[in-house]
Amino acid sequence: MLSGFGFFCSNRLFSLRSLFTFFPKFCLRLSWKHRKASMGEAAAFFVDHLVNGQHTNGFGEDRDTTVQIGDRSYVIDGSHEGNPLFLGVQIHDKTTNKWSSPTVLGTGPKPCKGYSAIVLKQGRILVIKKGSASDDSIWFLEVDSPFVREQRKLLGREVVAWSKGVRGNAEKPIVISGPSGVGKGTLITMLMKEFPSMFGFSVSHTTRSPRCMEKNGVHYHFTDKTVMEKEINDGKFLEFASVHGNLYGTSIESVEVVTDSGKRCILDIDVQGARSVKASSLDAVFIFVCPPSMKELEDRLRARGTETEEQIQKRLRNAEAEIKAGKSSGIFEHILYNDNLEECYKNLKNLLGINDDAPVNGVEVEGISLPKEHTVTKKEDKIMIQETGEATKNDMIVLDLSSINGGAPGRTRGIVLDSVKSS
Ligand SMILES: Nc1nc2c(ncn2[C@@H]2O[C@H](COP(=O)(O)OP(=O)(O)O)[C@@H](O)[C@H]2O)c(=O)[nH]1
Ligand SMILES: Nc1ncnc2c1ncn2[C@@H]1O[C@H](COP(=O)(O)OP(=O)(O)O)[C@@H](O)[C@H]1O
Repeated sequence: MLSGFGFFCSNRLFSLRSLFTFFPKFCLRLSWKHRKASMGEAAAFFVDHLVNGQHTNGFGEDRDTTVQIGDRSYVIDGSHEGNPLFLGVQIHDKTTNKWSSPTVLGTGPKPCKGYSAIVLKQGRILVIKKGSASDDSIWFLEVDSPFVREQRKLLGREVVAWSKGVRGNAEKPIVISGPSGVGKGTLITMLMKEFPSMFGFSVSHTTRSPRCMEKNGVHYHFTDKTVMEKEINDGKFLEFASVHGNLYGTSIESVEVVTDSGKRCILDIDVQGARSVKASSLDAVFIFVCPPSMKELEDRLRARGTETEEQIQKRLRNAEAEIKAGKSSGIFEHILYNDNLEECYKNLKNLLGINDDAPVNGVEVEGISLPKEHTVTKKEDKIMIQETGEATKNDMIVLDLSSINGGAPGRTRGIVLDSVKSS
């Protein structure tokens, strides 16, 4: 981990972490940015002192990769868990003079040659990348958001979370629960078939064996218990539960993948999972699907022919409790009865606000293209990105963050972009 936060200079590895440990004051005022030009790929540092969330200095500078909030410095650089494809995060606590490596949730930005890091309200740090693709230029590192606080409590250790910045708004994810064999999968398939650009399925992980028609990565990520338990412990899952004797879970990444494609995310999860999501900061629509009768549920399960008799019996036993919880727990704001399939599907579309005359489109995920060379300044909720360089027109891009919503897990929405042409 150390090497991820160091850089090579004159064939020697300098570790920023050890510099901080031995010379904390010196390091907070240390600027390495001018060295970068001669140093190849490793990112350079411009370390500056930010007090109580206020950015007091350093804007317009080349590569701000450390921000200070209260007594803590967040160093955003290097690689994540030895993976050079993702930016790493380290925390330095001034009061104890100790470093820690937090658990980093969500898929973070890929490293690039320069970043600006800006402290925002609500426990977020805005990270603006230089010279990156439009779908990878604006990121939020949540260090004390509600999601981070909740995950910190759950995992019992230091946590930070990445959330990509996206223009435009997205509709809430949809959680669909109901007993095995009620028709959840059938209804979801119908919805995705009719509106392929609008809905995307969150592919869960499971330790159960694949059925003959099921494809890994499409219906589920089939995995084994030890691997999944480790990933749960690493904070990779938004929720998980033991259902019918197997482990099932929704990874943060599976929700991000759907959101990134501009689609509304559908989660087919059990009541325990729905309860976890309800208690989390993910704002979703909760739907419970009921069978017309237990006899009909049993017939459907048998007709599907995917389970052994023993498994069918287990699913039927669990169904009673699930239906009771689904109807009475207060988790689900919508209860659908799947008697006649077409009718149930129509009701599902109605409650999702899809009616025959309304146009149905996917949510366009708009990237944010930034000039390759720029400086960054902040004024209240506005971030000014000024193009620099002699051969350019020096236009300015203004990011208005006053209406941002969402965040980790998933994406931060609602960035309003303005372009100011230089006269
Ligand atoms: N909590 C949770 N439950 C899940 C997840 N994925 C699937 N499930 C639930 O696990 C149960 C069993 O799913 P499955 O083995 O596919 O059987 P089926 O419901 O009979 O098709 C169902 O209630 C699913 O909704 C998940 O990621 N999290
Ligand atoms: N309204 C319905 N009437 C009759 N059969 C149905 C209906 N809805 C679904 N089915 C059938 O019931 C079986 C179970 O449905 P499925 O979608 O796999 O349930 P789940 O995903 O809830 O376990 C499937 O064979 C499906 O074709």
